Amino acid sequence: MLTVDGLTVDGLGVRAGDTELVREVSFSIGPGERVGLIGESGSGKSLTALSLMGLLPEGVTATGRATLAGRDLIGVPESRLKRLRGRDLSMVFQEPMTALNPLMRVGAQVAEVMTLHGRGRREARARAVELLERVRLPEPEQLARAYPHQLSGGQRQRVMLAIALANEPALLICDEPTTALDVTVQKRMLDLIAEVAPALLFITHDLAVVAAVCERVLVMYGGRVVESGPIREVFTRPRHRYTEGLLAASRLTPRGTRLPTISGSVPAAGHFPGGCVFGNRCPHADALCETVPALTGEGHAHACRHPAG
Ligand SMILES: Nc1ncnc2c1ncn2[C@@H]1O[C@H](COP(=O)(O)OP(=O)(O)OP(=O)(O)O)[C@@H](O)[C@H]1O
Repeated sequence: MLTVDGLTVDGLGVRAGDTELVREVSFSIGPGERVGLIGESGSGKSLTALSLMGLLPEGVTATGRATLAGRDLIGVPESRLKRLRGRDLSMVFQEPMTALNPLMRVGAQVAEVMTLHGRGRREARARAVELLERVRLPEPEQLARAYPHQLSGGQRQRVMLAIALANEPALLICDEPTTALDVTVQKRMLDLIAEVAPALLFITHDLAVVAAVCERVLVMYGGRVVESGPIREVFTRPRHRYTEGLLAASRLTPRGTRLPTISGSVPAAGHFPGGCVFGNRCPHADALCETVPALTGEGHAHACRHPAG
C-alpha cells in the first residue's frame, strides 16, 4: 500500500464477542500527511484509533494488520505496545482533565512521558519547558509549575499536545481534540495541530474542521470506510450516499451549537453564490469560509452564526 515510513492499515477489524464493530478498514498515512476520519456517532472511528494505540476496551479485539514505520501494531504483546505508545505514536483526546493527573504539576507530566521512555530526569524537565513553548503556552517555565486546574481548557489541551509530541512520535492521533473548546481557542489549536503533527489521523464530526486541518479524508459508516480521497474531491463529488447526506446535514446545521451568541443580525445558514459576505471578519474564516467552496462547488455555503454588519 505505502511507504514503510508511514502508517499502513490493512483489513482492520474490531469485534466484541460475535459482534463486528469495525470491518475491513484499510488506509495509509504517509509522513507529514494529515488525514481526517469522519462519520456519525457509533460508526467506528474511535475503535479504529484505539486499535492502533492498543487501547481497546476489555472484551474488544482487533484483527488485521497495521504497521507504523514498519512496526506491527495489531496483535503484539502489551509490553511492546507500551514501548510504542507515547513514543512512536500518541493520541490527544477530547477531555484533557481526565487524561491529566490533577495532583501533578504539568511540567512534570510532560517530563514523565520522556523519562518513561528512557530520558534522564534533568534533560526531560528542560525539554518539557521547550515543549510547552513549542505548543505556544505563555511563560512556559512558570506554567510548567502549575497544576492542571490552574489552566484554562485550551491551555490544558496544549499541555496534552506537548505530552503527545514529547518523544517525537511518527504519528499523532487526535480524537475530537477541540470539541470542548470555544471557537476562537479551537481555531488556534487546530492551526497548531496542523503545524506540529508529524503525520496526523484526526477524528471529528465537524466537516469544516476536517477540511481546515486535513488533506485527505476517510468517511466511516457502519464500521466500514465507505469513501476516501482528497478533501476537495470527497466534499465536492461525494460518491457514497452517506457522504452526500453528511455534507447536506453540515450545510443545514449551524456550525457548533456551542458557539457563543454574537449580537447583531444573524443570517440563516445558507448559500452565498457571490462568496462569503463576512470574509475575514467571520470568526470561522479560516476554518469554514476557505473550505465551504469545496463543499458546494459554487460560492460559499455559510453555516456559522455571525452578524451581518
Ligand atoms: N466496549 C465496547 N463493547 C461493545 N461495543 C462497543 C464498545 N465500545 C464501542 N462499541 C460499539 O462500537 C461501535 C463503534 O464505536 P466507536 O466508539 O468507535 O464510534 P465512533 O464513531 O467513535 O462514535 P463517536 O463519534 O460517538 O465517538 C458503536 O456501535 C459502539 O456502541
